[in-house]
Amino acid sequence: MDENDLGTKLDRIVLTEKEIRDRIHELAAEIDRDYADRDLLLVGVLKGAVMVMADLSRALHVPVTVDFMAVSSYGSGRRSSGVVRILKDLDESIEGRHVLVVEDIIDSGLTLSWLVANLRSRGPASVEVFALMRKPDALVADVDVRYVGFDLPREFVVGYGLDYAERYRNLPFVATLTSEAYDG
Ligand SMILES: O=P(O)(O)OC[C@H]1O[C@H](OP(=O)(O)OP(=O)(O)O)[C@H](O)[C@@H]1O
Ligand code: HPA
Ligand SMILES: [Mg+2]
Repeated sequence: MDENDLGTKLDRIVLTEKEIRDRIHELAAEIDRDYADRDLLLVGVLKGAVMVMADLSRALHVPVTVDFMAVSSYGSGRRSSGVVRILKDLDESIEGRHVLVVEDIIDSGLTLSWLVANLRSRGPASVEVFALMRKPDALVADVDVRYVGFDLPREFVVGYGLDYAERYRNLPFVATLTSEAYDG
């Protein structure tokens, strides 16, 4: 799919490929400064954070290691169930490590507040959060986010890792959907 021809299922572009790329590079420069003398572990939250993890990790100059967790609170729908399940845990211990959780989006905040508490209980040196997108109006759980790419209005978006019923993750940009996309 193409930024100039959205077809019948994509409604409106919310973030272009260039906006995403430029913002990730800005935040990567901040992270480079903040973690200059630290051993940084990036923890990506599958599946949504795959794109941002690939691009952020390559924009960083500090040495990093990378691990992934899979948790699910949305299932295939458009609402968070609030119940978080670990589908895949980290491969390594994070004891004594500086952890940066890499998320695509914070919507209700339920996934992340649960995840940060879970990681803090494992004895890391620090836990901070990077989120490419955040919906401030949707937050029901309090989360302290160190690096935020974009604050978005409260509407469902897809692309750049984000899905609706597992589709649209591979769009290089972020967009809203038309009612036709929700109908089938
Ligand atoms: O702030 P919240 O309301 O909790 O929503 C944010 C979470 O929801 C999405 O994941 P999802 O559970 O859909 O899994 P996915 O990444 O595999 O799509 C997204 O990637 C975040 O992890
Ligand atoms: O707006 C969204 N789109 C896709 N997945 C999501 N998970 C939380 N919010 C969203
Ligand atoms: Mg999802």
